[in-house]
Amino acid sequence: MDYQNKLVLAPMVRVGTLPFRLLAAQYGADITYGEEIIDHKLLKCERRVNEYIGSTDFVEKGTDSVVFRTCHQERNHVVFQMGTSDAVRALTAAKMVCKDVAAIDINMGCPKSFSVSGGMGAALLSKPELIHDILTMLKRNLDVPVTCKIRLLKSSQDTVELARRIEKTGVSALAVHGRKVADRPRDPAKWGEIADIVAALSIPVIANGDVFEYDDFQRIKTAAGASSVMAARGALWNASIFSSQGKLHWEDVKREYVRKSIFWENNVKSTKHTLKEMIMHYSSLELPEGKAIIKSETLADIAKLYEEEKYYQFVNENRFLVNGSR
Ligand SMILES: Cc1cc2nc3c(=O)[nH]c(=O)nc-3n(C[C@H](O)[C@H](O)[C@H](O)COP(=O)(O)O)c2cc1C
Repeated sequence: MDYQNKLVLAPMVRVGTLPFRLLAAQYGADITYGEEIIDHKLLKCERRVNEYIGSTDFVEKGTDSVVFRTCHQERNHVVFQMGTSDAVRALTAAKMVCKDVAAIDINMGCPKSFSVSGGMGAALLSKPELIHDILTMLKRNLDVPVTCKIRLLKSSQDTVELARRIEKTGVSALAVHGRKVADRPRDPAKWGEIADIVAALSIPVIANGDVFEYDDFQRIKTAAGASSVMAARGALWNASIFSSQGKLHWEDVKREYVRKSIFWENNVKSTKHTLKEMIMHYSSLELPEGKAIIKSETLADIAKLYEEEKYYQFVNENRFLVNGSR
């Protein structure tokens, strides 16, 4: 995979499932990260080809619970992001999905207590030996590109030192979220500190933080000197941020997301969460639409709310015709 001059959809828990990734790609994202999935969780899954909807699913054994769903359309640009604290476990999990995705990324930036208490996410930032073990294990044993995503350390010098160690493992690229572990999302991202890392490395750096408009992609790219740029919240609120033609109205983007969620039978919790985030940004969950989203229990409820019942019916009837039975 080429990491030069790419617009990248950032990993987002509960948001970055198949319909959202395809939505971002439709508007112009070149590389789309999936939500972080913990290695333990993937190891409980089996791979199932879902001919009914045309996807490849990783489903928790003995259940119908889809942990990761992908499809051939995104095969060349989807990145599987994993949470791990162990090299052997990471490799075993990565081997399960690596033939179905374009690259494997390790999350080394998540500051949430769930991640950190399990030794994952930002907890790895203070364990360079473990980082080295995980990345070299994956790099030596997988045929797909391996990358990781970090946050800034306390001093720019520390981050540069860590980034150099990461580069030595042979990773294909390094994504840098320009905030420190203690920073809040409202604190401005430190593009200048990403520039220090870019200056010290020869592998591509993907700069991340505070891209809210299409023009911000170029601004951060120039300020940091980065190869590529990654957007999270800006894309969550309006995935057409990736379009060089300018943003579409968020209501239109939301409707397209609802249709994709229906088509790909997205986990209803993921669809609800994503819609709630969009509504909270532009409107309010206290208004009728927000209240109805909170109450909805199925994709059929959501289809009804957005007057997409005909589409819902059409998709399901046509699947029945093509496949004969469910
Ligand atoms: C809803 C949400 C979920 C996130 N989930 C993940 C995740 O699964 N893995 C990860 O590395 N970062 C995750 N992040 C962090 C983003 O990928 C990104 O680094 C951060 O939001 C900064 O980018 P931004 O300023 O464009 O939002 C998440 C952020 C948001 C807003």
